[in-house]
Amino acid sequence: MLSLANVDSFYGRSQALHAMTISAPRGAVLGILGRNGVGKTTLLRTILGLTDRSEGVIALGGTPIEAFPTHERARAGIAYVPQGRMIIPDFTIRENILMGGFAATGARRIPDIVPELFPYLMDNLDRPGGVLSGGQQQQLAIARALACKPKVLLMDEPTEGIQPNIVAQIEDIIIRLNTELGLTILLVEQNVAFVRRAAKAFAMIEHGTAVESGPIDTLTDAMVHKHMAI
Ligand SMILES: Nc1ncnc2c1ncn2[C@@H]1O[C@H](COP(=O)(O)OP(=O)(O)OP(=O)(O)O)[C@@H](O)[C@H]1O
Repeated sequence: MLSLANVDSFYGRSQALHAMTISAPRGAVLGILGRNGVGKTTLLRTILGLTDRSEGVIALGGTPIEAFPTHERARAGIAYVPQGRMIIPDFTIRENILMGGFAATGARRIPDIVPELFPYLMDNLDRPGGVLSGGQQQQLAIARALACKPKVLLMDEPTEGIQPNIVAQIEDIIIRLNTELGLTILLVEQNVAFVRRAAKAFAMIEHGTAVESGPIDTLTDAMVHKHMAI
């Protein structure tokens, strides 16, 4: 469904991805693992065309998209839930959500799934995004991504910095997005236990390349220790 073949990616002259080759099957969660600074965020940004330059093939449903500008990649069905959530604090919850759809498709409607998944957001549409807790802002970032009507969600550390008692709710929503809405999800996560629960496949990243990958049941503790221990 979404695949990268031999993708190099650059910030200026600095190369951050080296021959990155990964594949997320349609309707599956692909867990992206690795230490800080190995290129996981850069991988997601490269899929969206947000680094300075990339080479290699990026394909969505068999169609090469690497020549598309970012807004066309969004229109083709790729949405982003960035690290740190990037909510606009002075915009209302409604405006933050609609911004996602407007950017991708011009839609000015809150998607039907949002009230079901995020009743709190629907009850507080006119409040500013900035008053929300970390967990609620993560919900808002997901709702904003859903407004793009995506086929694929790129999620960068969605449980990072969220109160431990709320993490399970966010995890549950991510699993529902996959199992109930059938979304393909690239999930960058440090929480290996959650990745084991949610993902069908994994890719372990070191130095901007995938050094291990396969079905999730082939992810061993030894791999986790080797590539993720500090
Ligand atoms: N805007 C940028 N300009 C130049 N170099 C960058 C930029 N963003 C990231 N890098 C470099 O690219 C490499 C990969 O960083 P990246 O943020 O993708 O890693 P990461 O695995 O997502 O780490 P983290 O878990 O800390 O977010 C690092 O060496 C980083 O310094």
